[in-house]
Amino acid sequence: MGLLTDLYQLRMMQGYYKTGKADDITVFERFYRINPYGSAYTIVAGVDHALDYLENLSFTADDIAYLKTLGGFQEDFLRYLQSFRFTGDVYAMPEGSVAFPGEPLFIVKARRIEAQLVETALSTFLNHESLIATKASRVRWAAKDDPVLEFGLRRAQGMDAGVFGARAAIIGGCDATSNVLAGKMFGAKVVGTMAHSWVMSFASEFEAFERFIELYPENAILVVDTFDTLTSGVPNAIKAFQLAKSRGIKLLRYGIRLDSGDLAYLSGEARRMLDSEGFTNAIISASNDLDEHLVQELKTQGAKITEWGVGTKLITGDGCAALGGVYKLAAEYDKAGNEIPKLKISENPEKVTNPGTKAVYRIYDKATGKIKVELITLRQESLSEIETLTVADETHPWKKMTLRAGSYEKREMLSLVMQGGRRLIPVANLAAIQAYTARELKTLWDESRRLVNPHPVKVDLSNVLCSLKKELINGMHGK
Ligand SMILES: Nc1ncnc2c1ncn2[C@@H]1O[C@H](COP(=O)(O)OP(=O)(O)OP(=O)(O)O)[C@@H](O)[C@H]1O
Ligand SMILES: O=P(O)(O)OC[C@H]1O[C@H](OP(=O)(O)OP(=O)(O)O)[C@H](O)[C@@H]1O
Ligand SMILES: O=C(O)c1cccnc1
Repeated sequence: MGLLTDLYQLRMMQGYYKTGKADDITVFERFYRINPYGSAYTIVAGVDHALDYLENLSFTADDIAYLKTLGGFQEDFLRYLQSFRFTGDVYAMPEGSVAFPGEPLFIVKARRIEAQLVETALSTFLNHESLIATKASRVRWAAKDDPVLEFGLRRAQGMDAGVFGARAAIIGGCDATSNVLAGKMFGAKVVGTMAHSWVMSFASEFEAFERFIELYPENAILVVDTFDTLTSGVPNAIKAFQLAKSRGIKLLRYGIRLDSGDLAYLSGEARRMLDSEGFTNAIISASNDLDEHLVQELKTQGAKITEWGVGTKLITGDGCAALGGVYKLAAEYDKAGNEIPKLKISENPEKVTNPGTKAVYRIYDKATGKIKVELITLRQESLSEIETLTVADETHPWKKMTLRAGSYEKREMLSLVMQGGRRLIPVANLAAIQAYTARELKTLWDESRRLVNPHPVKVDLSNVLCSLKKELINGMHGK
């Protein structure tokens, strides 16, 4: 995976190697500036993938031979790459956490040469997977308690997007995926109905249904829109269910899938037809370019859909082409081991970074368990719970929130997950991450979960961090 990077990282690495900067200890942090889809939060996903990458990072002889063909790389640097390993530390939020703009989510403390290389791949994994997990969490919100199935592999922007996207979709709240490779790799639950080609492969729609039920009585969802949903598909499905019943076949999970037309109207009619023949527990699943807005809209229209298949718009993160998470130098250490905070100044005030190695405290309202505010501090600050906590807005300092001691609970969000290049946490279990995400989402007020114009969650900087930032900005202007 050594070459999974942008060329400029390797050019800078060689520069650090040549100028004696390679071994300086640096701290880089990843954060997002804007939540995707107009959401009030982002689900952190891709942490496991990122740690796996860091732990196994190296250059093969073949990789190095290729770099040589590019020109510009010198023999001693290429030799150094032969034994390159990532040996740094990582602090990260648990995968599946809800996170907010500006918060460090994943901090790399490593030799400069190592920390520089990994920027690109870390961004690739964390940006993509967080984007899809966040989308899935929105579909989950819209679908309420109904099962949501991820159907997107065929429409994903490439294999990795399909496979890791399916994993992220499960984290965000999908119940299962049609993606078999994701099932094998991550233990995701896999499900499948049938395509129109199955129906078209038999002399009649009824025969196609009959054969399918014979083969899969434990899970027979029949696609009913190949010819005409209400005059052919649903009546044939009912006939096939009746035949199975008369033959003593026990149908466990059974029902229909609607894949075109007016899904509210068709599901209502189909429900009526199925119920009148006693198939009251038949599943009515629907697919066809669904997303969180359509699911919500169909529910508002009273659609009788009990299961949602969501493909294209979920796996491609429709509505937000990419999550713009970034990786910025926050600090470095001098030879004596003193931390020197670093800040990147910008024409755009929103792009001025926060200096120093930081901690993120989540402050919960004790009575409800909901998030009150997020507080970014310098890591060496300690937040005592005894005191009354006053949190002020960085840009509008008169906007203050005072939290009485005992009325809130705090949680430090970042923990050491990799030390000296070795992960300290086991490979995460997907079902456990999904359950954690569901709990995380419950810590948001409903006002912050709604799909349109959600209420933003406050993220503030501690006074100490704010002062340091101002001091560094003033110092830079002085220069
Ligand atoms: N009741 C509804 N309200 C809002 N949108 C709906 C409703 N029913 C279906 N849709 C959505 O409208 C879009 C168009 O669906 P429709 O089946 O009419 O066209 P189509 O996708 O071109 O059909 P086909 O798949 O047969 O080519 C789809 O995204 C579908 O999910
Ligand atoms: O609509 P999406 O959210 O992307 O969900 C996945 C779609 O993939 C399939 O369609 P496709 O036309 O590819 O194949 P089919 O013959 O099985 O319908 C399926 O029927 C869904 O419509
Ligand atoms: O199993 C299904 O119904 C399915 C799988 C992939 C894409 N569309 C539908």
